[in-house]
Amino acid sequence: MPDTQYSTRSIPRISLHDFDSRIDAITAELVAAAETDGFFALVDHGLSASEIEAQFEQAARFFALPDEVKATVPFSHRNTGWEKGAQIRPSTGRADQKESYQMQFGAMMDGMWLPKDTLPGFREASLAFMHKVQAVSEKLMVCFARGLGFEDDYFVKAHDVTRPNIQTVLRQLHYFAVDPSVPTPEGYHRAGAHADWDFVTLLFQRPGQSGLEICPGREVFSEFGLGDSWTKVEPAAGEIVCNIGDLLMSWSDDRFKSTFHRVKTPTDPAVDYYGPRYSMAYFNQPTTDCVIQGPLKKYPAVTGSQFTEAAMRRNFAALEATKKKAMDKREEAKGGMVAAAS
Ligand SMILES: O=C(O)CCC(=O)C(=O)O
Ligand SMILES: [Fe+2]
Repeated sequence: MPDTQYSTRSIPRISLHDFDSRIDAITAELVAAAETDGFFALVDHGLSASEIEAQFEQAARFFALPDEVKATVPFSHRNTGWEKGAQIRPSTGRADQKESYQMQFGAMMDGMWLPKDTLPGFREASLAFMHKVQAVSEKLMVCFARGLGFEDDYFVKAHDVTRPNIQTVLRQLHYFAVDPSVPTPEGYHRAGAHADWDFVTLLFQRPGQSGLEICPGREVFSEFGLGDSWTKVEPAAGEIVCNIGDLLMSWSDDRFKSTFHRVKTPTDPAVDYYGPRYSMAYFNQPTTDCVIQGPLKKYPAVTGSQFTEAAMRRNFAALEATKKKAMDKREEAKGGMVAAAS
């Protein structure tokens, strides 16, 4: 495995203060960031650091429950629920070292909330937080619509969280603490390199719990950004790190860049963070029936559910290919050993 290359380029910090009167200037900044880095950090977005921390505390309450209880709301194809060590990234072919719980606003959450007395107040607090993050997301949607020449409310309507078929997700993440005295096994990842397949992701991190690395823009020379130049993104209190997802890349005829990122395995006690990491990713996903097509019609029109299904299929095919490659390698190594012994 080649050593990771790092670059220290920073991602743009964009302030949303006085949004209504500054909307043109903010749009210009967001569009420039989306066209180049695909990543940016939002400040003055209206969510306070204590509101964000309060939701991290809700997440910690959830993850502190026994696995048997969390397993009563298991992750499913509806893209909601809890999983532990079960998300395999095509880039690594191995499961991320984490647990996660995904919540949605609509019908996909039927049966996926824990009973009230198991976790009092959790559902109400989480939904209230999700609505606040939605309000920030909608500001981005208005700017991106303007940038692409659509009506202001074009993307907002396609991501209407009051409709039962909305697919938007808040994923709560808990990466397990790592023992620095035990050498890291090869292929271990907190979250393997990937691009998100949503519209735009809003990521919340806790100060001190570092590990996020991004591969800005589409300067990648390998399929999963592996071997390319990575940039560390240190968590800062109150900041929301955003990245363009595959959906917006396609909806903008590839003008805006969906970018690779990962959560690094701690490998060096002198610089890396080994403690537990909590993060929250808000994935803006469209309603199942909205129609997706860029202004230049570079790609055929698809519905929100077709886009989701295709993304899942693509991921699955990439995963199968990775697994096959690993198996062929093992077979080759076996053959080599036999040849050496004979
Ligand atoms: O935990 C993080 O910082 C990143 C999570 C992420 O990229 C994802 O869940 O898609
Ligand atoms: Fe991601």
